[in-house]
Amino acid sequence: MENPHSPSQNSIDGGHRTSLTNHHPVTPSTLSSSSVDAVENKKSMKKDDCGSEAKTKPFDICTPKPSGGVSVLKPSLFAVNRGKRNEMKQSSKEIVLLRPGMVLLKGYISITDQVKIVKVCRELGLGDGGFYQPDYDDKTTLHLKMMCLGKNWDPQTNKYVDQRPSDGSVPPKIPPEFLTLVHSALEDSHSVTRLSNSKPPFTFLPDICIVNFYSQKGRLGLHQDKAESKPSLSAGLPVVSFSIGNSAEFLYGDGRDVDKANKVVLESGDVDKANKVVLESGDVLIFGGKARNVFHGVSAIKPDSSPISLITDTNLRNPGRLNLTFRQY
Ligand SMILES: O=C(O)CCC(=O)C(=O)O
Ligand SMILES: [Fe+2]
Repeated sequence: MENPHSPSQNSIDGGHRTSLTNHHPVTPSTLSSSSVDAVENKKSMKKDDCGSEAKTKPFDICTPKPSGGVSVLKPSLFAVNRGKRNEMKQSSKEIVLLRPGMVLLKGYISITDQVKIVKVCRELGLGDGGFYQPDYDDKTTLHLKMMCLGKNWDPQTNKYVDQRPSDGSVPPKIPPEFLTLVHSALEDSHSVTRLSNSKPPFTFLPDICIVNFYSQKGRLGLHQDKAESKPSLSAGLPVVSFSIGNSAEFLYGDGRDVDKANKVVLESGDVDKANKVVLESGDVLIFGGKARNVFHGVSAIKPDSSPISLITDTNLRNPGRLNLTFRQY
């Protein structure tokens, strides 16, 4: 990711899109719960509103309770009903080809796995190398919290380094359960497009996962992911992205011009409307091969759009969106 310009809302969609329904198998729960329970025992974290805390404090993606665990507040009946509707809408499964090399797997990650991913990310995010507020070298701030797994991406230099320069922390390892899910998503996307410049099955060994957390004002300007190695980029090895929590508006296109970018509105029911596709909590977006250098970004987060079980089981912040992108250096 390089320092992108902030996108505006007025985007258009000129992209080629094909919808294939009922194409991928229901994903079984692939994540073990072994590493997630420890999160309940974490000691107290300072309160944070996702914008005003000191840059060095760990950031808690779930609403913490004063004693340290996750306080699961009882949601109002209205919130429960809204969350149930979100959950029902988002359970639909389909594969959407956005452009050659760019695939959206709708509702791919089961709620059970979404809950596990949030708990694991929370636990890792509170430890060494956890969530922090990154800045670019021109002192502009990224409008999100970030944690790197595997290798550390340095926004100041747009390079991967072994330690985070601001505090010397070493990035946590990528949990193997996450990689299992990445590989099954890749398998399931092979039916619709080529995700690398070599024929499938190609070798994809992700050693980087950038985890972003967006609050209501979170956004990410149009950019290309090109800090990976030359061989990885020229082989077109994919970026695999998991979305969890609130829906977001995702832009993609051939340049930084927001007006020419396509818009993927992460909201249900829009599959057949021009320029919009469904993309929400549990969706997996993959871009590789011909689409590896696509410009992309996030222009808006939609509060109150998370599935109810995710909120009740994790107390993930609302507004709040977790995004994990897996890459191979
Ligand atoms: O949050 C997203 O959906 C995109 C994240 C992204 O593009 C990145 O981390 O490079
Ligand atoms: Fe990116």
